[in-house]
Amino acid sequence: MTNKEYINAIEKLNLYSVHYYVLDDPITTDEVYDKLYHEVLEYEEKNPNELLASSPTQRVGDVISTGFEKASHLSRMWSLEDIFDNEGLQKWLTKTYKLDSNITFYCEPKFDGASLNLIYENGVLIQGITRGDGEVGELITQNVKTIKSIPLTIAHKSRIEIRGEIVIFKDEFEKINESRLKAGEALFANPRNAAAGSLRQLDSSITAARNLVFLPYSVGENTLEYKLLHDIMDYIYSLGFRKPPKREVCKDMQEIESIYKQMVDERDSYPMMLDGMVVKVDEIASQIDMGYTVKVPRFSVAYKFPAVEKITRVKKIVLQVGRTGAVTPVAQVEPTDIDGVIVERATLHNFDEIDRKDIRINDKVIILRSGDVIPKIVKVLTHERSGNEEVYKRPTECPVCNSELLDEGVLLKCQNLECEARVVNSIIYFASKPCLNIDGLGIKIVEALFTSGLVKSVVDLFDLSLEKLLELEGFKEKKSQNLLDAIQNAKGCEYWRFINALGIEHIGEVASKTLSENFGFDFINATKEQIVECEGIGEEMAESLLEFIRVNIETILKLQDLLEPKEPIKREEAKENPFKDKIVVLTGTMSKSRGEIKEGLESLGAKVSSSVSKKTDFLIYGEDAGSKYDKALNLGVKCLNEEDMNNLF
Ligand SMILES: NC(=O)c1ccc[n+]([C@@H]2O[C@H](COP(=O)([O-])OP(=O)(O)OC[C@H]3O[C@@H](n4cnc5c(N)ncnc54)[C@H](O)[C@@H]3O)[C@@H](O)[C@H]2O)c1
Ligand SMILES: [Zn+2]
Repeated sequence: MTNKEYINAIEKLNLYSVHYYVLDDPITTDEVYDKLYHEVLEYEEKNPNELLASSPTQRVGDVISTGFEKASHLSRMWSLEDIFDNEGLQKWLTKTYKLDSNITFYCEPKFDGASLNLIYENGVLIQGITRGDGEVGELITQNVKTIKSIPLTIAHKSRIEIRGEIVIFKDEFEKINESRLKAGEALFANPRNAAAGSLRQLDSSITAARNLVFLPYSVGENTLEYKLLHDIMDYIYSLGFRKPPKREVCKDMQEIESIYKQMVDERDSYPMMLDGMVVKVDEIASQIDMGYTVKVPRFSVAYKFPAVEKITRVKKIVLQVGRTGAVTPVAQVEPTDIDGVIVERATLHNFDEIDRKDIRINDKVIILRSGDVIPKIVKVLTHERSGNEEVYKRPTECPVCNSELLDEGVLLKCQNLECEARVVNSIIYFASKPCLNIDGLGIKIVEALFTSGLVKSVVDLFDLSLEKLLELEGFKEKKSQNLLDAIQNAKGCEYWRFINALGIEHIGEVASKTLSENFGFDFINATKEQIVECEGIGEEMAESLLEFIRVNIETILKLQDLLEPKEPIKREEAKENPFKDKIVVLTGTMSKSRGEIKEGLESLGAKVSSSVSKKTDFLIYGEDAGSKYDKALNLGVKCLNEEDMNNLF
């Protein structure tokens, strides 16, 4: 490294840190950061005269953001030296044993979250402060008080600082991102950023909603007289704080390595993310003797785990069609080893997510693989684009059957009833209770019919014969005959059931009834204008219906011939008259029953409503009309008695 490279490296690290600590939206992986950091450290060791004050090796990492009031810690907070392998551990142990050879080690997980200092006085939580620059941090007491694992009072009366990490559990993180995805909000890159971001909210109610968890790992100022760190920690847990999933006192390197290996193996089963194991000298007196560098304690080290985030490149975006016809994009990335597994694919959630993250072919991206979770792209490194990136065009055709896709922004769906990717589901839905109610067409049977090749589409159901069925494994005579009878019984069904059975996106039982009543067999010819005029049917439903008809028209006609559904009596369009499309309210006693008058008005195309509002066109009143009449007068609604009404017919 030259001096110029050294200066550049420092600038880069400081830029990474702002994105990481202040914006909670890192633009590189920890691995890349750590590698560069160690190059800088090495350069400084060799060239101590050239050391710059702005170097990240000279201060605790956080940069303080401006939104919060600041507060001082009672005693300083620190960072940790990190090591990555046995060689690093040996070096650290040699260095540490030189300071004091008569020591043991306390090992516990290194939680990947945000550090927090809690100050209790007279047993009451008085301040919560982020680590900040180690001396001064952000005062976030209000937010901290919303975190359930932080006791507001403790049975320890003298002043004490309790330090720990704020994390979000992995399942909670998934939940938050799922709901952000639904709401069209940007996703958090990882649980660490989600935890840090949630902790530093100006609105405490957001923090409260995020289910953060506090895991203590040490004390700052205190009056405790324990001689060993692990006894201090036991005391802290006894005050009502949460224990880590694993901790152990070790006497030598072998024991440290063994517990490290266990933690690496078990890390996926822990509810929180860990990025390493912290090894600390257990004897408090030795800790005090060893002291600190400008940045880290000499009595402690972070033994990092293999990274779960790597940088790779998007080669291609391929499509998967699910059982319901939903099309989801998957990124093919340059094969990358993440903790021993070669990752070649990463989920992209949905097409909106591609747009929102602006993921392009050839983009450098950060992928995360943790546990059994499918690897995902957490971040596009847009600042590293070279100009060779290609914007991804959303597909318009199903990759399986080539038919036109329904595109609703977030959702892309193949609506082709006969598409191989969704046909099993189409048939099961077709046969279900609110549809054609065909007994015996459950998932197992439909899959058997499909894999045998007997049934490739819904239409083929009507071609089945006893002979053909008996050739299939497990199809006995009685069962087969019952199935054939059930299919025959579906013939002559009500027309709305027929529409519903098609499984059109957004068109359920109610909409099927509406379409059936309004258009009858003609629903396949209805225009968008006509469709949206029907009560309860909006744009999105109309679009979906039209796209479905376009793709499936032949199948619909074939099925209609086969099933011979009953043609419904269409609701007649009312002739022009003063009540057509008007909102009418009835009140008081009239010569005919309320129901009869309502029916008469409805046949003229009026909507009869039960309460008077500004939108009401007519109030029709009989004897003893009460408050509705007064309200109508007040609002200037036209009031008619029964005779006036009859005169208008
Ligand atoms: N990706 C990026 O762009 C980027 C940028 C800056 C820093 N970073 C990452 O941050 C790290 C440096 O940050 P740092 O200086 O805050 O150090 P650190 O986070 O690696 O270690 C110190 C911190 O570990 C936490 N910790 C968790 N469990 C602990 C335990 N059991 N005992 C003691 N402490 C525990 C504490 O909050 C403590 O402040 C780097 O290793 C790097 O990976 C990444
Ligand atoms: Zn398809």
